[in-house]
Amino acid sequence: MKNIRNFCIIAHIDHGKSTLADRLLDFTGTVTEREKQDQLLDNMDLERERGITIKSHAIQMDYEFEGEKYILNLIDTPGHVDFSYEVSRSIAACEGALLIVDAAQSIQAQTISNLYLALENDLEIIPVLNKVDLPSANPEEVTDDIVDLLGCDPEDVIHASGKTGFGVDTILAAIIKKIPAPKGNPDAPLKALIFDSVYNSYRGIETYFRVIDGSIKKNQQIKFMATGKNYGADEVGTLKLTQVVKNEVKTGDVGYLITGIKTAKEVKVGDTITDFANPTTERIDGFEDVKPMVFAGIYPVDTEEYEELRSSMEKLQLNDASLVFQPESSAALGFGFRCGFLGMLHMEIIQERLEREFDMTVITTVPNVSYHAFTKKEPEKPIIVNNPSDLPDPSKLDRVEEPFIKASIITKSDFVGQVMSLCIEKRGQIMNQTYLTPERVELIFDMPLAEIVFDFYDRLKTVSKGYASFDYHPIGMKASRLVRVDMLLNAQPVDALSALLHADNAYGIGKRICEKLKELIPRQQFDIPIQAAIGAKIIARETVKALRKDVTAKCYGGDISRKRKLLEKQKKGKKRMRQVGNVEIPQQAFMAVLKLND
Ligand SMILES: Nc1nc2c(ncn2[C@@H]2O[C@H](COP(=O)(O)OP(=O)(O)OP(=O)(O)O)[C@@H](O)[C@H]2O)c(=O)[nH]1
Repeated sequence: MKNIRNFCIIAHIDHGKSTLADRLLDFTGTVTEREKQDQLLDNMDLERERGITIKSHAIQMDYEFEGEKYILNLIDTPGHVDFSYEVSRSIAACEGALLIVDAAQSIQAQTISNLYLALENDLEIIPVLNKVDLPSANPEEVTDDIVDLLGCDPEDVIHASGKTGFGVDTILAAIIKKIPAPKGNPDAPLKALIFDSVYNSYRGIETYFRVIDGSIKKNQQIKFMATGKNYGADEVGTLKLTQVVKNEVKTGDVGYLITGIKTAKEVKVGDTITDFANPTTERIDGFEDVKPMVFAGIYPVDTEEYEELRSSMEKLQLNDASLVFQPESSAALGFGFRCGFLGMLHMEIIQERLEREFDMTVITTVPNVSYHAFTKKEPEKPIIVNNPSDLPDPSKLDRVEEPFIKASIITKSDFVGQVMSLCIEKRGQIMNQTYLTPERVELIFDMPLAEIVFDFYDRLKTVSKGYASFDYHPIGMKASRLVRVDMLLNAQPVDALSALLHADNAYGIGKRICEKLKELIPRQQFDIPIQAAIGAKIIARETVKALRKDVTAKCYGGDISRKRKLLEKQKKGKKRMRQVGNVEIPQQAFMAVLKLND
């Protein structure tokens, strides 16, 4: 146990975590030349294409240092806020963390939020100034920022480059010297923390764990404490580049477990594994059920594909326990599902996976957060509103509450004014303002989550010219004035276009949605009135004028290939259209409310 080191890498997104992890694997000989592949740890296609780490993974390295052999377990963590719960669990499985800071970008919002998580878990922090090879690197200044943040000595900050490999040996030495060996009692009953799980279609769920006390053996009867279920440990082992089967994974070590479980829902990240016959009395604290934050409808473009969509979503859920869905129907779109996501990125990923892995073409409706509505009749009992159509009639409504978040935004002092006005426009309330350095400011706002869902990220980037980073965590429900804005096309309400909006914004946004829909809805043989309404009251109106000319008309004269191209283009465009009454609505229209500023 004294020669084990468990550590993670924490960083703001794109500061070079995965690249540096690859260098550590090279340097310790964990990966041979032949196995070398960029971004080795991001082994899902989608992860590699988007260049982000979606799920955390662990890998074990052997390293000899000053004549002694060490086992170094690296736990990689995802960088995006949508997956921050997974970061917190990976951190809880470690004794130390490399805190990576980009030498050009310096400290950003997630550097700080992840650092706090690490400090809460009493982790030893090793600061690494990364990307020192960049011409735009600013090593002295950024080192000062890190020193100010951590209260460490400038000499403690390791200069490194994941690209060139510079500094990697110094990092490994620091891991061994500074990070404490795991504690824990080998003779106590088994206590292990689940920090991740992965779905494998052949072997079922692979559970990744860190043993705190005792050990986990092949064929042992084990129990998951949060779910109360017990299983046989069919296979246990450690995680090298591939899995290494073992008879036992001991105190302090990190490993994987296969139990024949087939659905991701049964394995909860943060749960404690113990021995069935001789369980531990205390489970590892901090376990949370992850709750979806954003809800939207997903409908098949072709109504006949409903059953296929259901089975695709069920399969997706097997390997993504954070996806929740239930059937819903819409007068406009027919049968589909109301789905819950961890955030907007998660929603995009699910939509993309449905299309790539299951070959479905789907329409996603306007996302909203989950509100609590209270009726006059039962003013204490919340009705959970995940769908605009669930909002009770205004005459019956006593009050509505909406989820709030605490947002941390780090920006350059030049942009404080613009960032503040954006946050205030988004109904934010400033709670704190701290100068991290003379040029960099951290602003803390309490804000409604709903305002983040709509275009906040993009607006923040624009007003700060890219120099602002953002992180948040939920702080509970607060009273709100909510209305449902319905959209009518050709005098027909299209329920899938309804949006839940704050009363103060409803008129302005309703008008902008009408304008946006006018741009997006293709012209047809007749005029299409577009109206926004609150209850029976029309608050805005636009018209899509009737089409006069045939699109192919101007190509007569024999250029058949051009004509075919045009027709094909039209056909392609149709792929993501939905006929509602006699109006064709493209997918972008369902997202219009999110893109009002484009
Ligand atoms: N010049 C230079 N570029 C680097 C270095 N390390 C990483 N990069 C580049 O920075 C970008 C982000 O690197 P990643 O390793 O994917 O960053 P990450 O922090 O793992 O990102 P997420 O997994 O999305 O959180 C990539 O384009 C890398 O090629 C470095 O030391 N020097």
